[in-house]
Amino acid sequence: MKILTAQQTRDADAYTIQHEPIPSIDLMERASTVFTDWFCEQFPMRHQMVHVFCGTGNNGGDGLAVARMLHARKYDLQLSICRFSETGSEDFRENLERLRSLRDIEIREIREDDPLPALEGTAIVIDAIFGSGLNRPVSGYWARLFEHINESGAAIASIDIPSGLFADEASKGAYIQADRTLTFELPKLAFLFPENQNAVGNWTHRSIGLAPDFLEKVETDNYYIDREMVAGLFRKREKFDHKGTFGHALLVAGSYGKVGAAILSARAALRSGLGLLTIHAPRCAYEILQISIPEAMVSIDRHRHYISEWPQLDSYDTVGIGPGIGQGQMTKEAILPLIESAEMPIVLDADGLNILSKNPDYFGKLPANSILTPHPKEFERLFGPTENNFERNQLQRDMAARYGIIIVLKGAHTCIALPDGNCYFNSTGNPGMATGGSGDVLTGILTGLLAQQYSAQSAAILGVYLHGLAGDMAVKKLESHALVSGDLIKFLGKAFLSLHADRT
Ligand SMILES: NC(=O)C1=CN([C@@H]2O[C@H](COP(=O)(O)OP(=O)(O)OC[C@H]3O[C@@H](n4cnc5c(N)ncnc54)[C@H](O)[C@@H]3O)[C@@H](O)[C@H]2O)[C@H](O)CC1
Ligand SMILES: [K+]
Repeated sequence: MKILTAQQTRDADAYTIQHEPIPSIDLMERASTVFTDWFCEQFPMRHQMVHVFCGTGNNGGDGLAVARMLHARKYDLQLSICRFSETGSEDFRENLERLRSLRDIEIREIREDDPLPALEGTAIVIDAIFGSGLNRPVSGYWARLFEHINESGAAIASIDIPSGLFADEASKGAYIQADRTLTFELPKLAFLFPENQNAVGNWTHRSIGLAPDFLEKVETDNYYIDREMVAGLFRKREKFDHKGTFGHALLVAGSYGKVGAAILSARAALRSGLGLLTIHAPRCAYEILQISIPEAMVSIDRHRHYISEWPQLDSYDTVGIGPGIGQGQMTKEAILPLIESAEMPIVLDADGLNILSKNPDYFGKLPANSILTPHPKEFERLFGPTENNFERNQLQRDMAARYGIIIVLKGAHTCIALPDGNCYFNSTGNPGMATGGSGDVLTGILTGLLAQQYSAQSAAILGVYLHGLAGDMAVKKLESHALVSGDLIKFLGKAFLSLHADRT
C-alpha cells in the first residue's frame, strides 16, 4: 500500500472529482459518512456528549457534515467553529448551510482571544479543526485551545489527521493529542514515527473511494506493508523440492553467557524454511547447541568463550552475523574480514553492528544488498544522531542508497530502506515484542529467508512482516506481559499458514 504526501492526497482528491466524476461536496459527504460509520462503531453509546470542533477549511467541512450525520443518528451534540477565516472553503460553507437548516443544533463560534469553551471530561471530542491543509505551525491562542482540549480528559477522535500535525514533515507547533484517528484512504507518513504516537493515538485508515487508477499510477517512495504485498512475495513449496532447494546458512553467533541468542536465532532460521543450518560458535556452546537444536550442525571456534575465527564460506548461501557475539578485540578481528570476504548478501545484527559502527571504513565493504537490522540506538551509533524521525528516515534512505544495502530500522513500525531509495514500513507487531531476544529471532528469520534465494528485498519485507505477525498471534494467546521471544518462533508456523491461506 502506498503512502502519499499531503500534496499527492490533494491531487488524488482533485483527480477523483474530475474523473469519477463527483462534485467535491459529494466526495466530502462520502468521506464524512465513512468517518461517521467508524465513529459509531468506536463510540456506540449515545448518552455521552459529543463536542465537534471544526476549522473553516475542508476538514472543518467534514466536521460539519459528521455533526449532521451524528445528529440524525441521535447523538447529543455541541458544535464549535474555530473562526480562522470569516469566509471558509466552499464546501465548508455549503455544509454550514445544511447544518443551519436543521435549526436544532446550536452553532457556537470561537474567535481568537475568546474565553476557552467549557469542556466536560466525560465528553467525546471530534477534532475537525485542521486536516492535511495545515500550512504553518499552530501557536498562540489556538495552541492554548488545543492544550485545553488535550487536558480536558475528553476522549478525542480526529478526522483524517490530528489538528496541528503535519502529514509529511516534523511538527513544530501545538497539536491535538487524539486517542483515535481515522485517516482517509491511505496512512500518512507522520503516523509511523514514534514521536507522533501521542498525537495520532490508535489510528486506522479507510477508503473514501479515491480514484483507483490515480492511486495505481502515482509515484511514491514510501509504502505500508500490507498482507496483499506480502502474500505476493511468499513462495509455496513444490512437490519435488528438497532440502538443497532451500539453502544452507551459516549463523555466526553466541559467546560465553550469550549462547541463548544463538539458540533463538538458529531456531528462528530453521522455522522459516531453511534447508540446512550451520552455527559457528565458541567452544563453550558446543553441547548446548547440539542438545538444544538437533536440526543444526555446529562449527566450533578454537576459542572457548568468544568467536575468533570463521569457517570457509564456499558452501553457504548466506551468513547471519551478530546475535550474542560481544565486541571483544578477537571477535572484531574475525568479523571484519568475514564481512569483507563474503560475496553474497549477509545479515548483520546486534554486536555485529556495534563492531561495524566503530569501523566505518567497512561500510563500503559490505556485500551488495546485505541486510542491517539496527534498533534506534544502534542506528545512531552507525550513522550519527538526527533532530527528529523525519531526518533520521532521510539519513536511513541516504545510507541504504550510498552503500547499496538494506537498512531495517526496528521499531513499532519497522522501516526497511532499500538501495533504490524506497522505504517500506511494517504494519504488524506489538509492544509485547519489546523483549530480549526478539531481534535475534528476526535475524534468524532473515538469514533463513535469504538462504532460500528470496531476493534480499523480499526477504526483508517478508521477514519483518512475519516476525510481527507471529508476535501479533502470540499476544492474542499470551497477553503482552507474558510474551517472550521464544514464543515468536512458536507462532511462526501459524504466521506462515495465514499467508498460505492468502495464496490459495
Ligand atoms: N483529500 C481528500 O482525500 C479529501 C479531504 N477532505 C478533507 O479535507 C481536508 C483538507 O482540507 P483543506 O481545506 O485542504 O485543509 P484544512 O481543512 O486542513 O484547512 C486548512 C485551512 O486552514 C488554514 N490554515 C492552515 N494552517 C493554519 C494555521 N496554523 N493557523 C491558521 N490557519 C491555518 C489554511 O490556509 C486553510 O485555509 C482533509 O484533511 C480531509 O479532512 C475532503 O472532505 C474529502 C476528500
Ligand atoms: K483533524
